Amino acid sequence: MASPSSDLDRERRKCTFNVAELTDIINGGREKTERRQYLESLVLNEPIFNYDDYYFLSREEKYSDAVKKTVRLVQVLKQHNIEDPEDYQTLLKYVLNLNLPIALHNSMFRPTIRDQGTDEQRKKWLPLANDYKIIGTYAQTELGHGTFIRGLETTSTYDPKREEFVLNTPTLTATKWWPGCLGKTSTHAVVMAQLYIKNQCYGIHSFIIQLRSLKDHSPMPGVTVGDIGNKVGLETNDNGFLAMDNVRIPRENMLMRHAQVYPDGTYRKPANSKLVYGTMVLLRATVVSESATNLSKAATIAIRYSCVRRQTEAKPGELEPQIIDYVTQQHKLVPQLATAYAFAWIARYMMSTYHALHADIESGHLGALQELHGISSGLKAFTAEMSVSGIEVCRRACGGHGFSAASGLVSMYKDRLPSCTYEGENTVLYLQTARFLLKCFRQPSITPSSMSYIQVKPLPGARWGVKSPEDLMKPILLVEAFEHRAQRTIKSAAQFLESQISQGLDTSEAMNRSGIEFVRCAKAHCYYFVTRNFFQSTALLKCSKEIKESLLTLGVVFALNGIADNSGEFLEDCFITGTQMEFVRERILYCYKQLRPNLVGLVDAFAFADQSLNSALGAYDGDVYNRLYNWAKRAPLNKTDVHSSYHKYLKPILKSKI
Ligand SMILES: CCCCCCCC/C=C\CCCCCCCCCCC/C=C/C(=O)SCCNC(=O)CCNC(=O)[C@H](O)C(C)(C)COP(=O)(O)OP(=O)(O)OC[C@H]1O[C@@H](n2cnc3c(N)ncnc32)[C@H](O)[C@@H]1OP(=O)(O)O
Ligand SMILES: Cc1cc2nc3c(=O)[nH]c(=O)nc-3n(C[C@H](O)[C@H](O)[C@H](O)COP(=O)(O)OP(=O)(O)OC[C@H]3O[C@@H](n4cnc5c(N)ncnc54)[C@H](O)[C@@H]3O)c2cc1C
Repeated sequence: MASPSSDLDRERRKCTFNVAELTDIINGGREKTERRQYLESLVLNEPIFNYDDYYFLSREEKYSDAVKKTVRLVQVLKQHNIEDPEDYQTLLKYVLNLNLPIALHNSMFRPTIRDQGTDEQRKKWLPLANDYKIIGTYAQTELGHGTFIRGLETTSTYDPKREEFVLNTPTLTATKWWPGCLGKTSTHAVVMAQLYIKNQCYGIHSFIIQLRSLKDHSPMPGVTVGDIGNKVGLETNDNGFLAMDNVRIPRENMLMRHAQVYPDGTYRKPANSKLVYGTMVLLRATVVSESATNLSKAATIAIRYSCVRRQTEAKPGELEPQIIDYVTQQHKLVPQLATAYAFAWIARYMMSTYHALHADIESGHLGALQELHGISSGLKAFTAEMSVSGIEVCRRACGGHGFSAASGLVSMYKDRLPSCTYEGENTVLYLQTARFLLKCFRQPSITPSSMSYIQVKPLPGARWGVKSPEDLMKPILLVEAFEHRAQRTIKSAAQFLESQISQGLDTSEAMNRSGIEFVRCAKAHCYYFVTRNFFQSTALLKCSKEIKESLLTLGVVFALNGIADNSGEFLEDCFITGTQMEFVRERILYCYKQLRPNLVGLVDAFAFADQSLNSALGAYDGDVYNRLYNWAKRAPLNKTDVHSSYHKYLKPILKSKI
């Protein structure tokens, strides 16, 4: 058997480009790489951030370990004056492989105060939150309702005499359920509740509630709070429940940047009722980036392992091939790698679009709200769905060892799975994007330039201009195929809806019956959007010819697999012919061959530290078997040669006479 590390060394020697140059591109420039390395150095050398035996811990131990790491992280952040959210996100992405018990504090609590608080409220709460003197969460979802926000039952009733709000959980189903970091960690929460003034309901607004005493962390009077129990994954996180019984807060605790309640109970409504949903939109944009990072990690583990793992001698006595040389294995992993790169590029687009449109909204251009919602909803759903399924493909591609916790892929899959549900269940979000697409289809005036393609009506009888397999290396033709599919499915969804209405159905029933068509067109739009962005962004890169070639080939793999996996949609209107589909399959194989020497280079370029992958299969040196063996020896069950259950249970039957 060849040595695993020599296998990876050989792979690295074959790579045609400079890996460090590609790392800089992925990070967004040399300076960003240096910043990332600096941040990593602050944390990686600390024993407290060691994850070696993490997979052996129980749920409670995992939570407790995460709290310990959180506190040290906060100290490190303070010690080095690290305040930039981007730095924090870098640390989470590349080093701290966990959903920390301050995840919600930083990702939702602080941004909600920043975006929905008045200047005075920001001045009061943000220094406390920034300094971790209080830890907050975002409590919106209830036992009875998550998707339908307008249906939330928690009430906040204004009492003008005392200038206070009174928070109540009027029914069992009104109990807040799921908020991250709520169960055991948070001292405060932004609670979303129905605002009542003089018996009139004004809809959902946000309120800051103190949950726990700052002296001894015990629940405040009227507050019942706890952990919701074990879940599929996210064991480090104390997703919680919260019930409130006449909890009184000062009037100033309603976040009043957009809507106001004056001391006498006069209400001033927000310029747009959806401004209160703003933090969810930010998190949806963040999920795109998280999806990219995690799929990159999974691809790194599975590709390195597949270069080390050898199986099945082709001819007696010959060295067994590396499993990566089986085209079936390439067909599992190369599309995941291509998707990881496509998502890394769209994540950058999503964040910059978020910041640009958010600035527009802040300056009063509320038209940007629906554009941002339309773009971020679909991309969140699309990237979460493909990332989660891609991680599982990577896990299975590692065979038996992929089932071991030591692979790192098991916990990654379990922890990423809920990204298809939280921040808006994926189907629900696709439906939102579809509504926006259909609006644009009907109203050119509201169509943003990034979506102007919707205005071009697909020509009946249009045909794909691909004449040979070589044509499939032309981005323009690939993008054209996805554009055509998106235009056609949007038009078809609009026609379907109209046909339902013309049959006499009311709007909501017609919308419901059109749901499957809506989701279809939203997915088609997202595939188009991501493919177009990948080729546009890659074309603009200033880099070596070899890197550009590899990236373009990855883009071709992403696009061609998208066509092959959804072939029915392209064949349905004869846009693509059977012969062209054969070209597609042929070219996919050709691209795998082109990329084969660079596969390890392409994953090395993500530059994940071993600690962040926490995988016996995916470490940089490829020393898989020693790692698996040493890890197993440390398993709690192996602490003694004879387990206590032998004395308790086994011994009597083993010793009994037959
Ligand atoms: C040094 C340290 C510094 C730290 C600084 C902080 C920076 C931190 C940065 C990064 C940290 C990264 C860490 C990542 C860690 C990740 C951890 C992940 C934890 C996950 C936490 C999860 C939280 C949650 O899940 S919160 C709860 C989320 N809930 C939902 O998403 C509910 C989904 N439902 C909805 O959004 C809506 O109700 C709806 C979309 C289903 C709409 O329903 P509907 O009934 O139709 O609503 P309606 O009110 O009638 O809407 C009418 C029209 O309004 C449109 N619309 C809806 N929503 C929006 C919107 N948001 N914006 C604009 N427009 C909207 C809707 O489309 C309708 O339009 P139309 O014209 O009528 O079609
Ligand atoms: C790990 C995790 C962390 C979370 N963190 C938080 C948090 O920090 N704060 C917080 O407030 N919440 C949090 N949540 C809650 C989360 O946001 C909701 O679970 C999510 O929005 C989905 O809502 P739901 O549970 O009500 O699902 P449901 O809406 O009940 O979905 C069930 C099914 O119904 C379908 N469905 C529902 N409505 C429609 C519709 N209108 N049209 C078509 N189909 C529909 C869905 O597609 C789905 O298939 C978290 C959830 C999880 C799993």
